[in-house]
Amino acid sequence: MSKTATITDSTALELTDVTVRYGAADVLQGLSLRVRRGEIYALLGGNGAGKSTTINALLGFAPLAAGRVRVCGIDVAADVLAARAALAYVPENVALYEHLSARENLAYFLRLAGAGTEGIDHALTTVGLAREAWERRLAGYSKGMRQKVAIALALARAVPVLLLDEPTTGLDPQATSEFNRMLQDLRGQGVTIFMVTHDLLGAAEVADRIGFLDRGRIVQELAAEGAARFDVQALYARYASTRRAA
Ligand SMILES: Nc1ncnc2c1ncn2[C@@H]1O[C@H](COP(=O)(O)OP(=O)(O)OP(=O)(O)O)[C@@H](O)[C@H]1O
Repeated sequence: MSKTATITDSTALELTDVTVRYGAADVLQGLSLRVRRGEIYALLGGNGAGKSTTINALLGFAPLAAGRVRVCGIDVAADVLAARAALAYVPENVALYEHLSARENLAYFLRLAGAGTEGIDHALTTVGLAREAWERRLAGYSKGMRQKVAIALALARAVPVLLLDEPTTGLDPQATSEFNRMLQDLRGQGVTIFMVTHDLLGAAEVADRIGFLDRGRIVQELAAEGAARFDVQALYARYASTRRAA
């Protein structure tokens, strides 16, 4: 990636020469990456490659030893709250109120954010949560249903960028393909999606671009369109194994 990449209207996320250091270890080492608005970008990498740290850098939780992070043109170091307002982070295990229903959770969190609640039904419909579940307590929800609620909350807040951490881990194949179709629908509505994942085949199916992270930097990017599945598989195996051998 170019070190001189500049923010344009078409850029949703941009990390430029980012270094994050924990103790003596550079967990991100001059990481540069750019995600366009309305793009699905999947970040793949072995355990410990720095994927979650990249998300933390976007959210302004990782201390930068060098470099710059921008979210929708906002410098995260300069205005972290404005940057976070443009992001919805959906962790692997979504934490919502178990004793509240989907609609009640959304209403609660929207009020907390000072946002209106009129978009709740539309958001729940958009994410494809079955209508009969809307009034049920989350305690009985599957992982896939919880993710839908978390994403519906982002939509109801009209957040332009979703950050997804391992979204399809633990989903069965049907739930995975339903989830991937939903992401593509959201992209069609102009939402930008940045996901970190180990699900390389899922990434190849749903993403516009795939970045391979190895020891804290992007070592290769691939346009998913036209990429053969075995390319993705081979590259993932290669970068995951270089890390382990180091
Ligand atoms: N707050 C922290 N303090 C110290 N070390 C950290 C901290 N956060 C992450 N690390 C270290 O940074 C490295 C990268 O961690 P990170 O969680 O970003 O990797 P990852 O690619 O998300 O891995 P995984 O696929 O296992 O979730 C690891 O060696 C981890 O131990």
